[in-house]
Amino acid sequence: MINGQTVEKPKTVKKGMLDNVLEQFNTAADQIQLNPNVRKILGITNTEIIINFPVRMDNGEVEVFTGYRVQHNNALGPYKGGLRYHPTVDIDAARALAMWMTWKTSLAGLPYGGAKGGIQIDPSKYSKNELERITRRFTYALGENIGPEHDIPAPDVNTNDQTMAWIADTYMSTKNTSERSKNQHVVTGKPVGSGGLEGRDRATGYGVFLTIKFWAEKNNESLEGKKYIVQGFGNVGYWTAHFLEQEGAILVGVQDAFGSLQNKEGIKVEDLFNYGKANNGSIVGFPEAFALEGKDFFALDCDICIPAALGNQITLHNAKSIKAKLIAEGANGPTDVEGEKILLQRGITIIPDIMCNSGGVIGSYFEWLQNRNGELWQMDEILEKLEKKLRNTFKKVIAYSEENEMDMRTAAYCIAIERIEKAYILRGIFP
Ligand SMILES: NC(=O)C1=CN([C@@H]2O[C@H](COP(=O)(O)OP(=O)(O)OC[C@H]3O[C@@H](n4cnc5c(N)ncnc54)[C@H](O)[C@@H]3O)[C@@H](O)[C@H]2O)C=CC1
Ligand SMILES: O=C(O)CCC(=O)C(=O)O
Repeated sequence: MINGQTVEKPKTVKKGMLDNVLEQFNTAADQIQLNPNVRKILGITNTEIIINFPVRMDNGEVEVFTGYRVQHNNALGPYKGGLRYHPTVDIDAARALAMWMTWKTSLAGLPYGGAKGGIQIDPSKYSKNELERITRRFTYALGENIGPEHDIPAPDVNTNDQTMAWIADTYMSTKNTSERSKNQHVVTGKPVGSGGLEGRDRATGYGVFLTIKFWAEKNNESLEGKKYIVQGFGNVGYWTAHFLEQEGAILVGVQDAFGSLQNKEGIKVEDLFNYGKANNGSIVGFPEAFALEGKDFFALDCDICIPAALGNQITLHNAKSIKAKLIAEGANGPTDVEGEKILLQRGITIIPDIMCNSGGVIGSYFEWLQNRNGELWQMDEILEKLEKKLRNTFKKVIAYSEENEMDMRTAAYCIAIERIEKAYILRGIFP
């Protein structure tokens, strides 16, 4: 709403994640009667960078790739958010994902704003050497649009610690020799041993697991014997399942980009992980589970459903068939607005993405601090700090939702947006 009117995206663009994030924002902004000037600012992105850049392939041919970096808001600190390599990356996806980062960092109480980006590419079609050249060329083209005190990328879908190491190395090589080491925190999610943080690899999944555990504690339930399904068996899906299994929960269904599996008796997480590693990252053909039609995945019988892949997976079309009583959003934007309405009407609880998967960016914050202060932190203290931070956020969101009789997503948005509004008002810009 701008001066009483709902903020809308340009009419020509197809409906997708951006519609969802704007609708979620408008709902919360109405609830808190957000200052109209702040509403205007937050309803649109600050900066949008689109770069077409050429790279020579292994066969000598040149291909031109399109890369994006969208910086939504930096009222609370430098822009922060991942880089995704996927065919679905476009300007709208980057806008939506950048907005989610702003709410996520604010809710977590971090000194960051929100950004997101990536390259429109199917990385499975390229060799490791090609991906390295693509990443380095993209970094070089981004130039000073990223920086350790300005905009700090991190891993997302199909990027990892190796990708971050290439970015850090390329960015640092553009600096004078004496300045190079001061720029290591231009990215987080780097390999341990090259500025990375112990535990950043598992931080997102650990956070997803913790929010599920907090929910169980609140309801006086145990995770022992609880059945769960996971969509996406990459960084977030695998680590979430790893920690849930340690707590006695049973994985009964899993889906990745290649196929779906089920086993009512349980799928052993580490066995599946090792199988995937030896099978080009695909779960298909895992001998101790049964293949399943992709369309039947979300209807599997279970207590907890963890979408940990892409956006817009739980929609009008499958929300009615979901059996789980808890959805823990490991992915960004996995539930669209229509799907969410159905789930809430059916009494299903949703732990919203901006809280559920915030362990990743909290881990990134620790890495950034470690690099900035020239420190090396230990795994146990990192996981302890992460748990403390997330528990605090969880309590705040529950209390807000109960006091104001609203779902957890709207409560989380209200808290996040109020913090940004306060920052603008304290600066004295708006009455
Ligand atoms: N890596 C991180 O630290 C964080 C990631 N996230 C979000 O979590 C989600 C997953 O990210 P990562 O695990 O890092 O990515 P990843 O690249 O490590 O794994 C992605 C997984 O999703 C699967 N997948 C892709 N397309 C699919 C489809 N159409 N249907 C079913 N499965 C599909 C892939 O096969 C893979 O198993 C994304 O939404 C990302 O934005 C959120 C917070 C932090
Ligand atoms: O670790 C980060 O900085 C951001 C990770 C990310 O992209 C996300 O939380 O969606």
